[in-house]
Amino acid sequence: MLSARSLAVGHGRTALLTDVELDVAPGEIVGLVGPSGSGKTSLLRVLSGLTRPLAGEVLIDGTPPPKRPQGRVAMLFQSARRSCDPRLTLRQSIELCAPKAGVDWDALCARADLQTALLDRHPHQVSDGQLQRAAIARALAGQPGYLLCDEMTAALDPAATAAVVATVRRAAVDGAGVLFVSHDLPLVAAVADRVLDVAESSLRKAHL
Ligand SMILES: Nc1ncnc2c1ncn2[C@@H]1O[C@H](COP(=O)(O)OP(=O)(O)OP(=O)(O)O)[C@@H](O)[C@H]1O
Repeated sequence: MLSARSLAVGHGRTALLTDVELDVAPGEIVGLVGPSGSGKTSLLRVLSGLTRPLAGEVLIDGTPPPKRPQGRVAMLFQSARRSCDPRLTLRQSIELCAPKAGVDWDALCARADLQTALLDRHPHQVSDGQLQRAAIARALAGQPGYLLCDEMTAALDPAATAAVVATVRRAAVDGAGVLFVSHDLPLVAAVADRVLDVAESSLRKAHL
């Protein structure tokens, strides 16, 4: 279980969210909605260990994660292009996050719905949807327990969105807990098992 307890999230002295209580269970997809600038990305960054909370704690199965919990909590961003090194092929990017034992490329690409023929291309040689699926493959290669998805379909057309959502659903069926942030409320309602709203300082159940 990925949990936030009495979490305060913000920048400098400015708190965006306070008293956040949150639980994401393995295999569960939790939607997270709220106005632009309310702190959703900032919360995800704290949950992933990229930034520190102003107060409170993040727990995995009841204990604080190690200092670099990225292996257990992977973050997926709106722009896969900005999160991929343009100098590396997709295969090289994925290998950086893979366990030393190596990668079962066929199995990984099947899970991420990524054509193996694309692995030796560079980011500029694939579409946004293909690159987002490569980013998912890179995240899954690290065998994370939790996926934090930040507007990951915002730049995609409906077909690419459906493909990406299917991979996220498969990851949840395989046991990953997912926190899915989007401004697309119908999409969140369709994808998530339950939806939380950051419109108030503490997260509360959203009625979509
Ligand atoms: N590193 C930073 N330093 C200072 N302020 C920041 C930093 N990152 C974000 N902010 C500010 O924190 C607020 C919340 O930003 P955040 O990206 O978390 O919101 P959001 O809910 O994800 O918004 P959106 O839905 O538009 O993506 C914004 O006012 C933003 O300008």
